[in-house]
Amino acid sequence: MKDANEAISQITLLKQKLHSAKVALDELNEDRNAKLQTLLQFISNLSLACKGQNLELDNRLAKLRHQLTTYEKLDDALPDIVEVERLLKGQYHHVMAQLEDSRAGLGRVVRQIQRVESAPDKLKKEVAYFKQDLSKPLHTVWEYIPKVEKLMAFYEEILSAQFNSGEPLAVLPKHRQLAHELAQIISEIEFRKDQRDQVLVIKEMLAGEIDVEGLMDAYQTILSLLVDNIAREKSASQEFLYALNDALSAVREVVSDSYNHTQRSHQLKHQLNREINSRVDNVGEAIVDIEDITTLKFQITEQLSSLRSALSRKEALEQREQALLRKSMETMRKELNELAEEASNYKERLFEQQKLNLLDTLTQLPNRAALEERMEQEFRSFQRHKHPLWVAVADIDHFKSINDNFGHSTGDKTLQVIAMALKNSLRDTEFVARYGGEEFVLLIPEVSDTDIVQLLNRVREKVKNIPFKFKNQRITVTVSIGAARVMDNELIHETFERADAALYKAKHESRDRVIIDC
Ligand SMILES: Nc1nc2c(ncn2[C@@H]2O[C@H](COP(=O)(O)OP(=O)(O)OP(=O)(O)O)[C@@H](O)[C@H]2O)c(=O)[nH]1
Repeated sequence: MKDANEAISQITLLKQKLHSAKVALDELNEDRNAKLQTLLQFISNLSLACKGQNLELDNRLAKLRHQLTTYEKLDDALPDIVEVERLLKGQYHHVMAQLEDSRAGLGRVVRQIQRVESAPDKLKKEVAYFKQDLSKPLHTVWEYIPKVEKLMAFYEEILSAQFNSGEPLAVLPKHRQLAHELAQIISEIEFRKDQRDQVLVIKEMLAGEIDVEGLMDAYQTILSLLVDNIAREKSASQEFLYALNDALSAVREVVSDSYNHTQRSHQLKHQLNREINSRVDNVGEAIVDIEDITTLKFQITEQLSSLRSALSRKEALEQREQALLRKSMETMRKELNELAEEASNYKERLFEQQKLNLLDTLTQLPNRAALEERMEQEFRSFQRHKHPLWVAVADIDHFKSINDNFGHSTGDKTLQVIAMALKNSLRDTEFVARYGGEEFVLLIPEVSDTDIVQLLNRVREKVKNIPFKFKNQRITVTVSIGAARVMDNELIHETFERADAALYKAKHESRDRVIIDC
């Protein structure tokens, strides 16, 4: 009877162990479900962020989202996650290739502008300069937009030159060629649904009897539509990158968490648990049914050894699973880390580009876009505090002759040196931007009417005293400056107009002088 008691207490112990194993398994399942939920949320976010970027990617993510709701094991989702990752990488290269195509497209438009014989000489030079600038690769859509805007400005200039000439605008074979090329370009571009009617009208016009004004309008309309599309693409791509980066951080967290908690194969373990349960039941039955102690002893020994074997198989299975899981998790974690790094590099480049977009590449001074921003900011502060605020426009005198006599690159260097001199002659609270060509705009707050003349003359003298030496020739370069103070009930752009008019006066009063509009 002692043996039977021992067997019973062993069985009770086993039952307890089994119970705690079941509880632990339930906890694991709960934990796994929570992880799966986070992963699912990540897939949903990723799916939303990627929507419309790539159809295959859309479908893959939708499939992954659907499948994950029924997955028992995270491992089964791995091939799909890896596939999504492959598509994401492909998408990145696709965007890059698209940017390169856009650059080629811009190049084509530049060549077309160069064929417009009636374009003013100054513009032709600027276009040539622009073409040179375009030879550098574009990295993001941010770079693309200002270039398209610049092209539009060229067209506008051609248009106004033609109107101002007052000559009848005869349709030349070149115009027909331009119309043909525009029609070809339109057929290669995918326009949005709401733009198609407008494009259709242009297409019909281009196919019929064209006139020069209509042709110019058509170019301008198509360019506006493209700029609009690019602006939308810009914000979409930015949103995509942010979302992708967030999503990647989320999945990385899930993966490292899951890595620490062992995930077990549910089905196989269920089977083993059943076997263990039935062995325990068998022992229980044996105790009830068998009266002969020797048979009981034999039965119990046999059942216990089966139990031991089932338990050790279960342990081996768990170890195997753990090793496999660790390996796949490690691979996944590595790949995800790489992808996260790629996305954050991309984001960094985007920020860099944003910064670059506010700087003039030649002089490293803030450019026109940055000036607009700063003007608004200074104007708001002027409206709040009513302190004096000055807008000054400075223009290098006879700059064309520097280009003509010493070459364009000497002209460029001159611009760089003068830009530095202007910057260094101002205080931190004052601001100077390259407005375009050889023209600079200064914003000067908190300086009185009497002091401004002195300040701007000091700036003018500073430029004049730069010891330029071109081809061994000592050259003095001067600037003319026009300035105006923002008045009550005036918009800052109106002040700018007055400063520009003052500059015009300075130019006509033999240059190298400061004129204040008051
Ligand atoms: N080298 C160089 N030249 C430029 C750049 N941008 C504009 N220019 C040139 O600057 C010159 C400006 O000439 P104009 O507008 O006739 O004026 P200007 O010769 O300075 O004469 P005034 O302003 O009347 O004193 C043109 O020849 C442009 O081609 C640039 O980035 N680099």
